[in-house]
Amino acid sequence: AAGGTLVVFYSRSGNTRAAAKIVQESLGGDIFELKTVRPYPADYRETTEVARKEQKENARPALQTKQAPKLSRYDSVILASPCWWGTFPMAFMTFFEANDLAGKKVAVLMTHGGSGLGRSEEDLAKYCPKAKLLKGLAIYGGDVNNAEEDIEEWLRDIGVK
Ligand SMILES: Cc1cc2nc3c(=O)[nH]c(=O)nc-3n(C[C@H](O)[C@H](O)[C@H](O)COP(=O)(O)O)c2cc1C
Repeated sequence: AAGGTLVVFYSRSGNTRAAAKIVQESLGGDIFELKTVRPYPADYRETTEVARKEQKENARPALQTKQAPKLSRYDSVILASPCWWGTFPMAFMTFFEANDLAGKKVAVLMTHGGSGLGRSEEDLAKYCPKAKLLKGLAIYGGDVNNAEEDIEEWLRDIGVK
């Protein structure tokens, strides 16, 4: 039977990984990391340029594994992502097209440098129109290691805990 929550995350520099781990440890479910086949440059500025181009071109960066294992067994999915140019990195769009989130409860946990959730929820609604969107949480990137209480409160608030 379906139940439980899957945490799907992407992280380039570790902030979102830390936040995703807090969620997973709190809920006790599984975690699935999106890894791009082609790594982004080590340099931050260069990465922002590559990412901007990918967004502009509506690219679908290839993922090492694009299907989340046993997705059908989960009834909710937390999407933990850095904010890249106002929304998810395009690797999430690759993920959304390869995984059917219809009927599942989904929520965004976005780490950011000032943009908050940006356009992520609108984009999620567009790419996964049949998912049931729950309220998202934005965490400033530098605050992830002090975010445990906020994350716990949010998980209870949206009813996955
Ligand atoms: C390519 C790129 C684009 C970014 N664009 C934004 C942005 O539009 N708004 C924002 O608030 N932060 C932006 N940031 C900052 C990241 O969202 C922030 O540092 C995040 O916590 C990084 O997560 P990570 O350590 O899991 O990779 C950007 C960072 C990168 C690398």
